[in-house]
Formats: sequence, C-alpha cells, structure tokens
Amino acid sequence: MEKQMNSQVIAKQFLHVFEHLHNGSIHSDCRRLLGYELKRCKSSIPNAGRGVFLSGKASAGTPVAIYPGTIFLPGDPSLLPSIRNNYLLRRSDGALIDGKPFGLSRLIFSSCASRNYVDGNIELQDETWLKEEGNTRNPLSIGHMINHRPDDGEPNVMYTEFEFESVPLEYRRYIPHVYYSSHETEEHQLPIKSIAMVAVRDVEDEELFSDYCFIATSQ
Ligand SMILES: C[S@@+](CC[C@H](N)C(=O)[O-])C[C@H]1O[C@@H](n2cnc3c(N)ncnc32)[C@H](O)[C@@H]1O
Repeated sequence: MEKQMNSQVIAKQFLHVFEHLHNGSIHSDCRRLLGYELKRCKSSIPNAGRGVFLSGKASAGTPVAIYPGTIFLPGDPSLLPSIRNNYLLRRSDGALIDGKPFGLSRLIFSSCASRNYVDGNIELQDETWLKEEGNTRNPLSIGHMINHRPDDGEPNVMYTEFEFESVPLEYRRYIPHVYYSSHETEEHQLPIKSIAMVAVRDVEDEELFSDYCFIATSQ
C-alpha cells in the first residue's frame, strides 16, 4: 500500500477499541464490534510455530493489531535482550520494540511494568500479551505472533509506525508497551512509540502475514 497512514488516525482507531474494552462491550463480541477477531493458532506454514488468524473481515487500511513489547530508546542497554531475538523491531527513529514473550525480554517487560504505576494502583500498560494462551486484555495486542509471508506469498498486513500522543489514564491499561528507561508521572506522560499491523488489502478469514524486512513510517 503506497499511501502513508496518518499516525493520529491509527491511534484514534485503537483508542476507539479501548473505549469499548473499558465499557466491557468488546470481549464478549469483538467480531460484531470490529467485524473481525484475532486468534493465535498453529501456522499454515510448516514448522513456523504459531501464527495469527483473522476471522471475519477487515478492509484495506484497517489497523488490525498492535505489535507489543518493551520500548528501548537509542542509548538504552538493549544488547543482551537483542541476542538471538527474532521478535525485535526497529523504528525509523531508532527506537526498538522487543515483542519476545519469553526469556530475558519477558522479565524486562514485567520488571519495567511493575515500577510503572501512577498513585500506586493505576496500571499504565497491558502485560497480558505475555500470556502463552487465552485472552489478552486487549485482543489486538498479538502482532508479535504474526509470521513472515511464505516464499510464494504476499503480505496482507504491514508494520506501520505510529504514536499514542495522549491517552486517558484509564485507557493506558490496554496499551501493551512500557518504556525501558522512563519513569512517568501523572503530570508527565510520554508519547508512546508503537507499531500497528495495517491491512494492505481486504482480509477475510485467513492467516495474517507481514514482511519482516519492511516497516512503513506514518505521517
Ligand atoms: C516473531 S516470531 C513469530 C511467531 C512464531 N511463529 C511463534 O510461534 O512464536 C518469528 C519466528 O516465527 C517463525 N517464522 C515466522 N515466519 C516464518 C516463515 N515464513 N517460515 C518459517 N518460520 C517462520 C520463525 O521461527 C521466526 O523466528
């Protein structure tokens, strides 16, 4: 898809989903509200482990999933978690998003999340994407499980950078990111550097595939 997505448009669409999650109206009927739902299942590619399947329909340009993980800014010590890590994405501004749900990467996310509370009880991120099985708090936080397109196939989703510029505190618990190095306060929140998986064509009842070598920027 040649056209660049607008970062604010992507963030707005996810915030709309968070609003429904907050009202309790989405988990029971994700497919009715969004037109699709995502599941982690054995991939159709032999020996590729699990992948993400979309049931229902999503039209071209829809941000269908978020790539979760710890955000390392340039200068943060990312060497150790980077070793043999196939879940690491680099944005054009140099920030890394580590979506590896196990090993050292998992420990780092949990550890950063545990220090990242406001007033001692408001969660500022969703940690449930680290779960191997079952529902995640945000059903779209499983972009890290999407496989690279097969040799003879085209991607149907594209990594697209965007930022959550300002998010109501009560919705932060649906965002599957934590900064490695920042300490936020209620008065001082950083824009959250994220990556969406955006449909590059109409997608219907199929496994999602990206191209691991290409990340689009947004306006
Ligand atoms: C980011 S993970 C994707 C999720 C992974 N399939 C899982 O079950 O956790 C990347 C890993 O998935 C597998 N993979 C992804 N795309 C593949 C492909 N086209 N062919 C074979 N293996 C693939 C490789 O093992 C790769 O290191």
